[in-house]
Amino acid sequence: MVQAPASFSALLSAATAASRRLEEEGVLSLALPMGPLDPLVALPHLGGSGDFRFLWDGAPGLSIAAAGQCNGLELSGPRRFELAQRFSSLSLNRLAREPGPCPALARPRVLLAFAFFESPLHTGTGAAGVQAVLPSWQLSRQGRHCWLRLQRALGGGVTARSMAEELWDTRQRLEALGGSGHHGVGQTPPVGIAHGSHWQAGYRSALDRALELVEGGDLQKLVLAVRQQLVLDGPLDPLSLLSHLRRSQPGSCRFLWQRSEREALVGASPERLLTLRQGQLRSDALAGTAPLGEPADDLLHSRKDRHEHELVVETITAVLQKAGLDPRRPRRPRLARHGSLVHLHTPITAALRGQAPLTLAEALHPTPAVAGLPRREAMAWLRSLEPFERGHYAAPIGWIDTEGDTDLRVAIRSGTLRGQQLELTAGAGLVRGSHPERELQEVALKLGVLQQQLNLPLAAAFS
Ligand SMILES: C=C(O[C@@H]1C=C(C(=O)O)C=C[C@H]1O)C(=O)O
Repeated sequence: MVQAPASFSALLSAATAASRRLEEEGVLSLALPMGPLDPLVALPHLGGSGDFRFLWDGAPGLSIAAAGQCNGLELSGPRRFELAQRFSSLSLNRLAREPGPCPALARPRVLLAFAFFESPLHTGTGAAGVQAVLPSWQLSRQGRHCWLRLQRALGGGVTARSMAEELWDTRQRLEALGGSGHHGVGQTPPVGIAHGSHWQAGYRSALDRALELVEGGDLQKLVLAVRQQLVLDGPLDPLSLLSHLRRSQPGSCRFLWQRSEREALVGASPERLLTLRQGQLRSDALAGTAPLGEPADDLLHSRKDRHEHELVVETITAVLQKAGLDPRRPRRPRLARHGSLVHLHTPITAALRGQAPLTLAEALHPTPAVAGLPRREAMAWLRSLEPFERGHYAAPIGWIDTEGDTDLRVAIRSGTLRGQQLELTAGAGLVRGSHPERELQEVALKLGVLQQQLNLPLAAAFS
C-alpha cells in the first residue's frame, strides 16, 4: 500500500523535503490520490484556456488528462527519436518528487506526438517531426484509482508551499466536480457538413500509378492515403467528439493532442505501435480490412488480405529480432472489430532486454500497415503520390513514464480540427492483385466510418 500524504501539512513537508534536493531550475513534481473522476470531465478544469491539452482514453483501462506545459521539445530531422528519448529521460530523471513509492498509475509521464515523416516537406509548414511535453497537470485514472499530479519549475514566485497549496486546492475543486454529478462534457447538438472536398479523382490517378509499382515488382506493398477536407456548419468541441468516440469505439484508445486552441488532433486508434510494461513488449500487426457484416470467414480466408497481413507480421518480427529480442506471435491472425470495421490482427510480444523505448519505436515506425515495403522506397513514393502532408496521420502518439513503461499508438482513424475545418485522412494497403475499385471502396468506407464515429451525418456525396 502506498502511503500518500493524508493532510495538507504532510503534503507540505514532503514538498519542502523534495524541493531541498533540487538544484537550480529543477522541477518539483507532487502527487495526491483522489476520488475517482473521469479524466475527460476533468480536462477543461485543469489548465487555462489556450494551454496545451492532452487526453488518453483507454477506459475502462488507463486514462490520462494533462494540461499545461512545464517543459517541452519540438524538432524535426533524422535524430528526432533519439533526441525525444534523451529529453524524456532527462526530464523524468531530474524531477524532485515526494518521497516514498509511487504506484504505476501515478508516475510522471512525458507525452509524445510524432509526425509520420521526420520533417515536413516545406520547412515551417505542417507538424514538427516530434513534439514532447512534460505537462504541468496530470490526472490519471484506472478503475476506482485516481491521482492528480502537479509539476512546476521552482523560482519566480513558485515555491514548495505555493505548489502544495495549488495541488491541494485543485484536488478539492475537482473532487467537488465529480460529486456534483455535473459532467461538463455536454451532448452538444450534432453539426452538419457544409462542404466536403472530392478526393476520388486525385486518388484514382495516384492509385493507378501505385498499382503499376506493386504489379511491376518495384514495391511489395504501398499504403496510399487520401485526405478529405470538410467544412462544418458549426463549431465542434473536441471533448464532445471524444465522449462520442468512447461510445462508438470502445475497444480503441481515444486521444486528443492540442497544442493551442486553434488546432486539435482527435482520434481513436485501434493499433499499438509499441506498449512496454514491466519488461514486456507488445506490438500489433493490424492489416486486412472488411466492413462489419461481411461473413467473418471471408476476411480470414482472403489470400490477398492474409498476404498483406503477413508482410506486416514478418516485418515487425524481423525488426524486433534485429533489436536483439525474441518475439512471439500466434500462428494465425484473429479478427478484431473496431466500430464498423473488422481487421486481421496478430499481437506480437517479447521480453525486453534493456532497449530504450524510443529506439524500439524508431525501428518499428512506420510498419508496412501504414507505409509499405521496402520501407524507404515506399516512403519516397508516398511523398510523391500523396498531394498533402501526412502530419500526425499514421504516426506514433502516446507517452513514456519514469520507469520506461511506454504506450505508443498509431494515429490512424483520426482527424485534425481547425475551427470549423476538419481534415480526415484514411489509407488502404495495395499489394499485387489489389483491385482499384475495391481499394477505392475501402478508403471511402474508412472515411465514412470516420465521419460516423465523429458523429457527423454521413453525406453520400462526400463519402
Ligand atoms: C491506413 C489505415 O489503416 C491501416 C490499414 C489497414 C489495411 O490496409 O487493411 C488496416 C488497418 C490499419 O493498419 C487507415 O485506417 O488509414
